[in-house]
Amino acid sequence: MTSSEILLDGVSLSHGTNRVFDGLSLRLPERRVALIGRNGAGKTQAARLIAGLLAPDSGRVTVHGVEVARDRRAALATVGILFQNPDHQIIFPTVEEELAFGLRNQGHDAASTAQQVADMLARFGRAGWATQAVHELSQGQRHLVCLMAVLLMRPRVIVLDEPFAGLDMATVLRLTRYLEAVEQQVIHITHDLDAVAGYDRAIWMQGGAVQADGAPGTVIDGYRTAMRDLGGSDAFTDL
Ligand SMILES: Nc1ncnc2c1ncn2[C@@H]1O[C@H](COP(=O)(O)OP(=O)(O)OP(=O)(O)O)[C@@H](O)[C@H]1O
Repeated sequence: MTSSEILLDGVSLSHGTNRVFDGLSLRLPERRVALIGRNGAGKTQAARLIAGLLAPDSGRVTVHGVEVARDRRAALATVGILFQNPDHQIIFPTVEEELAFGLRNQGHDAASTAQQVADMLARFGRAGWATQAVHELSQGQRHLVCLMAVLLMRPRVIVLDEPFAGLDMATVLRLTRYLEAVEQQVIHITHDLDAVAGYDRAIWMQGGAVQADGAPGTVIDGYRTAMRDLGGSDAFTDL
């Protein structure tokens, strides 16, 4: 049976002299996992490891049985990632071309691809966007295009790095409902603590390590308290 877990096993990672992880281990079998923590805590680097976009210096990362940094073809079918910045993701001039690209790569024919793209646009009330030039959309709208592209690929795991940044409230609510309904495992990095309060598990990262891990209610409460204490202090040394 194929494993349906994400495993980080003794992962170390440095960028030059900057040690990001030093033997980080995590086992994530839950369907909805939130990664929270302060700026620079290591959330995005963890996301990139899980997506196989970065290889650890030592240790192993496997996602549903796939060693994602080594087996890139299997990794692409296994993990979809939504980047913090949509402009790191978008390649094509129009929305429909952007959304069609991954499906065509997966072997869907032109008619099936066009239908799936049209259905996805309609689901988010954006049917009119098909021939829209991507560069004429706002940043939040481009973010939504990227999310639709990831959802269309139907990977087994979806990694979301601040997916709601810059989106208006109605769109956020619609996305939240949609994400609640998807069957995939979701790893959600966010500073919007309310968005992940109902998740199965929350992990608070700090300095490349796990500061707290467990039920979101408890972990988020602890994080909020610590952040209020830090924010209320005038000492900038720990910011
Ligand atoms: N290309 C890079 N070169 C050197 N250091 C890097 C690089 N990318 C990230 N880092 C370092 O890795 C650490 C973790 O960064 P990461 O982007 O994962 O933080 P984060 O928790 O996602 O923060 P944020 O909430 O601000 O997005 C930081 O100390 C950062 O300086």
